[in-house]
Amino acid sequence: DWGYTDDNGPSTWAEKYPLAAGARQSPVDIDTSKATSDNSLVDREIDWSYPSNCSYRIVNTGYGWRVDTYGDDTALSGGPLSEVYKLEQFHCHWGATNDEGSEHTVDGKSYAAELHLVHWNSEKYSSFKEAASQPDGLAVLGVFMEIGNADNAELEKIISLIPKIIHKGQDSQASFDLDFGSLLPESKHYWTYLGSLTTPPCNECVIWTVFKEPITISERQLEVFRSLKSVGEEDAIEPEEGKLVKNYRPPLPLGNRVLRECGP
Ligand SMILES: NS(=O)(=O)c1ccc(NC(=O)NCCCCO)cc1
Ligand SMILES: [Zn+2]
Repeated sequence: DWGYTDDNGPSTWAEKYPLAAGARQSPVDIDTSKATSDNSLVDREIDWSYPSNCSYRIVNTGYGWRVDTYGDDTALSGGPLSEVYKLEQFHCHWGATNDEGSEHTVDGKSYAAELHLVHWNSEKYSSFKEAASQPDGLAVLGVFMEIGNADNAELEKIISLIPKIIHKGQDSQASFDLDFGSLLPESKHYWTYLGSLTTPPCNECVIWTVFKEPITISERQLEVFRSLKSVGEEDAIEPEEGKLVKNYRPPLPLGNRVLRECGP
């Protein structure tokens, strides 16, 4: 199956997942000199509302951790979006060392990790799966994460559950009050472009919004991410083997896509 090692990593995906070779792939390098500021975005501020207390399921997908949110009373609108999108799940990408790990890069700079909040167009489509086959089906918010001294308190609620899902396929149900607002940067300055899922099947169904300002996470917290395993409990292998030390796709060409910028 696909993954992030030399023999099943991003350079091999197009063999089994032809969409991965498309012209609208993600991530991309955000070349700030190419970004055009678009006034039509200015008066439609990105707006989100997430519940403060909700029940969540965190799962080890084998490619990382993912929190499924049962996004009933969630809503994302404005900015580049013409409809209201619901939060389906969020997850993260990281690298083996702190000088890599994000999927999008900014003028060639990588961050240590990148958080993705995945929403689907519940106004136009009747399910996430249907939306994932449409060009305007998904809206993903990308938040860069850089190493800071302090733990990220909101992320800590998720990180504290990771020891329960070390192996692929394990999941843990928890209801905790998550303040999504603090998983997002203070500044709403963002870039937006049309792209894809950054993992197979790489459907070209995502309106991407990547925030300029990173949030911070501690080295210890990032180490917990890297302790996840990409193999199931039954695959008895050496303790150091199968660790998910990196799960990011390097940038693909922007091609002739427009990269718009909005915010102070
Ligand atoms: N990293 S990312 O671009 O935010 C991303 C989000 C969802 C998914 N895939 C997903 O949620 N479900 C599987 C694909 C659905 C297509 O039928 C893959 C990558
Ligand atoms: Zn992602």
